[in-house]
Amino acid sequence: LTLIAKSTKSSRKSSSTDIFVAPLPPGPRQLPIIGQLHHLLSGDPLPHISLRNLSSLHGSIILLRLGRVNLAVVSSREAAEEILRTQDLCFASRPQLTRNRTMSYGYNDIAMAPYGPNWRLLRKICMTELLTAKRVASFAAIRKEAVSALVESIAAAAGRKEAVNLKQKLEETTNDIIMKAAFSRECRQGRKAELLSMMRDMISLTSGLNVVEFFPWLWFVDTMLGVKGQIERLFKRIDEILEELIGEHEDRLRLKKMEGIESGDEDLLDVLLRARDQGHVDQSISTENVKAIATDILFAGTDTSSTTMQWAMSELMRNPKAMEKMQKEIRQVAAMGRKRQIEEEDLNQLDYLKQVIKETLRLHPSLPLLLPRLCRETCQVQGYTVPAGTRVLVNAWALGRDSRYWKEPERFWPERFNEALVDFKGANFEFLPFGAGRRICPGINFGLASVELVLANLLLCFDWELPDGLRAEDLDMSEVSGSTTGRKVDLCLLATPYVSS
Ligand code: HEM
Repeated sequence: LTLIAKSTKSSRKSSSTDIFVAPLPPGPRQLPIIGQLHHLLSGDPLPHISLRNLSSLHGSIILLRLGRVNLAVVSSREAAEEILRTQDLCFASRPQLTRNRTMSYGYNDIAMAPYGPNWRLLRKICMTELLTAKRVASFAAIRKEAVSALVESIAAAAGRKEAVNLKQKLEETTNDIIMKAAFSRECRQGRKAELLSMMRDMISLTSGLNVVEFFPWLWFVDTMLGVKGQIERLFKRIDEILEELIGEHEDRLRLKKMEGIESGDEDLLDVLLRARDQGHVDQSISTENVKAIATDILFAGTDTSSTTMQWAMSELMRNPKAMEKMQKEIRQVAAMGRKRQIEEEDLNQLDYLKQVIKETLRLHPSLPLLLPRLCRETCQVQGYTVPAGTRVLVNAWALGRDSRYWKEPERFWPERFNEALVDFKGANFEFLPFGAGRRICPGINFGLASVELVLANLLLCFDWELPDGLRAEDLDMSEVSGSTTGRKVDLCLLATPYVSS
């Protein structure tokens, strides 16, 4: 398996004229036509585990031939750094997955878009206007209201001595926050519920392993199975709702302009419409782009955060000492400020909370394989040739549990982050819950603001117990893979309201 390759972007200091023979990355035995697909299908049902198992046999960069597609999987700090930093430009694109075409408005969004001027403009708007720290802070009241509603509904369940399904509650809370931040008051209850349930159906149709991606000649399968029709029907209705929301936002803005009223606090859709109407130097964004980005935000911003909260609560239930330490820290801060709820301004005093969240993201990154990258031109990584067109997955889950980088990697031990300067901002390649490089998650601030505030208040306001005499060590921690990697079994807990002395 060797290939004569001309390296253009190699970090190995080869000049663009060097011709050398570099092998392709190793991989398991392949079969005719299907290549190595059987290794994936017969392995662990969770792709990040099955790929980690293959990597431990064949190396920290492996290449799988799946039908017509080359898939490289990376699971060492050094290889991840080459892909996401040294040669980031070469890997800054995304493969165009068939089932994602419709909902991303023909890849006119941010998350699924190929690298190019359109993506660069949308990403710039995202980083400089849409998801800035200032914008995220402007949604503080929305988060506060959502947390109060959550605490109230848990208190009601506690009064009835009922176990609380935290999966359900936390999903409702994060959905509520994202919907209000995106569409503010225009998002009525019925419409919100419809939009969310359609999004959920769309996610289950578009996520997971789809063989049509690997065998393009099987294009008719999606039509035969009715998947194509279902995606189109859902898309049509989601698009109608987004059109209605845009129409209502435009009417409101027109009215304000006529009355000479300052636009005031903008929601995310307002920001996108303003970016569309202002235009940019010899480039503009279309209404399609606006709808595609709104969809990205709904898809990317809900399950990621709520899954993280559920894993944090699960780990704390299994580690009573960490739970006690965290509650003590939170309750002290609340007592000092004579507060019944932790507010955003208190969060910077909660060091242990931040360590707990980091440790949760290390063990349970909600996107364990990040989002797939596409190699734009043949290049060399760690001495191997990665051909142009190869899809690349970085196994963030495997990196986070690798004993080469972490002491006692399977242990939940938030204190490991006490001294260490390891952070998730994309500079430590053994810890990549948000990815790194040009395509690093632009929603880190948005996501963390909700995760921190919600967790702090769940632990301030309640003491938690497992129902039915379940012991901490018996809590099922199995994962299930969907839009994110969440808990297989819903987390149901008994809450007792905490009364401060
Ligand atoms: C705990 C919460 C979150 C986690 C763990 C998370 C994780 C990730 C990861 C791993 C990626 C792929 C990065 C890569 O390819 O290197 C990503 C991309 C993305 N995320 Fe997040 N995310 C979270 C919250 C959010 C939120 C709240 C938003 C929006 C409000 C958001 C918007 C996006 C977008 C638009 C992309 C695509 C970026 C691009 O392709 O340029 N995320 N996220």
